[in-house]
Amino acid sequence: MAKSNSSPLYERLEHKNTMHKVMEFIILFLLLSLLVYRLLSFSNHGFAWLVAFLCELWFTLYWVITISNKWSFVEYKTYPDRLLQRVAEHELPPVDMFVTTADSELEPPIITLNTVLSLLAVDYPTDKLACYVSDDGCSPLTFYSLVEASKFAKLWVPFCKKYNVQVRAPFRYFNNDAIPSSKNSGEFKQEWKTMKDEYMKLNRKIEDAVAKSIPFDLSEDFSLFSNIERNNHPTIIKVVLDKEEGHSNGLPRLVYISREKRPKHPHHSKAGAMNVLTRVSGLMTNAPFMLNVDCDMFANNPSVVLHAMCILLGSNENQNEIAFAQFPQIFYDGLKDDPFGNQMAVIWKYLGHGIQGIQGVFYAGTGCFHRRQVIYGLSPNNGKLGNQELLKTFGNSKELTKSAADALRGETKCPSMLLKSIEAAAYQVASCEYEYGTNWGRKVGWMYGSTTEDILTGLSIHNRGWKSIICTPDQPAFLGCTPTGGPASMTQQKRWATGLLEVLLSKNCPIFGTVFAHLQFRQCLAYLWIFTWGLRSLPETCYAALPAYSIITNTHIFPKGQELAFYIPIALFVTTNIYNISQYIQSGLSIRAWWNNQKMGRITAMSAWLFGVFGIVLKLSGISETVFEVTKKDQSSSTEKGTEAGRFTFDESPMFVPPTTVLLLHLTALASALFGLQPPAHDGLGSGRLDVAASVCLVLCLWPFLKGLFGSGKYGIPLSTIFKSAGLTLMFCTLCRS
Ligand SMILES: O=c1ccn([C@@H]2O[C@H](COP(=O)(O)OP(=O)(O)O[C@H]3O[C@H](CO)[C@@H](O)[C@H](O)[C@H]3O)[C@@H](O)[C@H]2O)c(=O)[nH]1
Ligand SMILES: [Mn+2]
Repeated sequence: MAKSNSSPLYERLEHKNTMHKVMEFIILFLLLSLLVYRLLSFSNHGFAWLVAFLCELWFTLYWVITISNKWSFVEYKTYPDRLLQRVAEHELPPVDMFVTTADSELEPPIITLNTVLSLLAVDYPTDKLACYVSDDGCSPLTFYSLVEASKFAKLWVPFCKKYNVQVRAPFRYFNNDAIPSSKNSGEFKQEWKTMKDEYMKLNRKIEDAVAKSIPFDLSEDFSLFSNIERNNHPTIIKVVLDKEEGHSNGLPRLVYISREKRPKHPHHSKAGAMNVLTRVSGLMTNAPFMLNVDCDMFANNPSVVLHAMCILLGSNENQNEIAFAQFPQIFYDGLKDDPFGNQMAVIWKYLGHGIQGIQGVFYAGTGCFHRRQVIYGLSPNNGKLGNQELLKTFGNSKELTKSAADALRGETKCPSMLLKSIEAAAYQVASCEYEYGTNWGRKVGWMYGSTTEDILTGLSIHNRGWKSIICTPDQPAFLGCTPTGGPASMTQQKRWATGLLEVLLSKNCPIFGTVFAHLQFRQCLAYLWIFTWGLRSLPETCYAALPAYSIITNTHIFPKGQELAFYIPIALFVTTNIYNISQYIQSGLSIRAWWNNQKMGRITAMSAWLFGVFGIVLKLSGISETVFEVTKKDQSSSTEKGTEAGRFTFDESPMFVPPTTVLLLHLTALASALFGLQPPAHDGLGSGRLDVAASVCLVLCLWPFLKGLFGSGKYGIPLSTIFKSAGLTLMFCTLCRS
């Protein structure tokens, strides 16, 4: 029976942030003043003035949305202790945990293995947990690693629990150089040493396997992988850890799944993999809650599941309204001061918690606990599905329809796990033809049609009127890798920009969600904010070219010294930067981190996001499809620690052409001003101090590129890119002057 305890499992804390709000309105006022100034002086100026006006109009609208997103800052605090007081351990609901990996080279098996170990070791009754690993790379190495990890887990999990180890991904635990101190018991020291030795052995085994081409004896299990092509192979499902007959072995279940792939069948990247995981787990364990993480996102806080359950089982709001609990994405070994501007700490803090005050945080693809019912298409106050409908929705497997019906009815009892009895069904639901004629990817499961399946899936949930909650325990729940280096970040940002635009320009556009479904208006604005990331590249790039244009043609784009309006851009510049810097400082970050983010914000918009837009244009015109390019994961950036670690790197990618061009343009413009090469001014005024100041600012923002012009190897911009940019610069200058 549930124990009695009425203190709430979580608390909702609202923050006023009055100072921020005041500054937000000052900025808005200044933006509007600038627009009014443009309108009033329209007749004296030409085309460039119009471009400036349109860009500023965009910035203003965007600012209005930003204000709305940040307005209602709400935080949630969770109390796992109270949960354990209230609910007996054996009454806690089962949770299925999903890990996705797709490429054993870009995602080294040792990383995936650590993530899996950290999940197997969380503080939660082990017989309520099952871990499913989806391997889209169909790699014997990944499978081998899991098998070896499961052997190590038999030592590791009891060790973690016995000594209440805080970080349960062994590579982190043993990496911290922390040797047991004299305060620790002799027994602990002994076991610690054994554990470290065992982990080192495991590590070596995996390294050896990676080094050799035929890594290990192809015994029966591994023979399945011989002669396999990544994109053309049958399903492989292997139960790596199962319950031993009758009694628990103290470990959660562990299952390896590589779904069927055939060249002619679209596999829908990660969304497809998630749907196979959902179905296979539906047959095997059918837990009412599902956690999903990327292969690099290990559980860094042993109570993650309890924290999530506080929210999902919580009582002070209508629990049935909360669809998912999302933990923020935080990265380990992040370089100091975020040189590549991709740690997103301030975005998570101010936007994550701001949107929390509306309908709830976005689903971010990893570190999220979902309700199976919601993933199965349930709405907050839904009717029941008929049998026919179930078949149409979930497909032709009787076993799956039955388990889905159970899940939708809220029955949580676990079906028997023995693979034998459900083997055929599991293979059936993992086949590549299974989804034809069903609602998978359209109404149930992870949604298809975008390389940012996470945001799209979250949107489809919010559309139905569900809410979501961002959960931020003091000890970060999950930690993962973020790309270091220019090309890798750019590829990731481009994929996001394209994926987000794919949703904006489809029938899933959030505006329809507000008009025809249950998406709240301000939540719709929040989605528009993120879906238009890619589009921001257009005004940003145009606006960045304007000061160069005005200097080269000796006109002005910003008000001149003798006008009162001269002070508007200055005030805008000063307040915006103070506002931004204050947010960085309040998030515990440095001014340098702010500056790096500022720089990278401009660079990303002109490169990756711009190419995200091109990608969409190519897709819409039917020339090419968008693809999910997996991000490379490094276990630690320590390989390149030292002075060079944060230095921007380049490759031949065309993405680097636009920022290089903008840089060359500004250098040309500044040189022409410096050496008096500007043509005579038509209006007798010529370009002004603000135009030059803006130009200098842009050169500073593009500093990594300026260094790249003179760098060599991967630190240098390739000559071909420089030539292309020089050509474009020349073209631009000629056009300006004609
Ligand atoms: O065909 C595929 C492609 C990718 N993945 C997995 O998807 C995850 C995310 O891929 P990654 O390359 O790490 O992308 P990121 O840009 O780092 O991921 C962010 O953005 C993605 C798209 O928005 C989300 O899916 C992720 O959860 C989110 O962390 C990884 O575990 C991959 O193994 C697959 O399983 N199958
Ligand atoms: Mn990732």
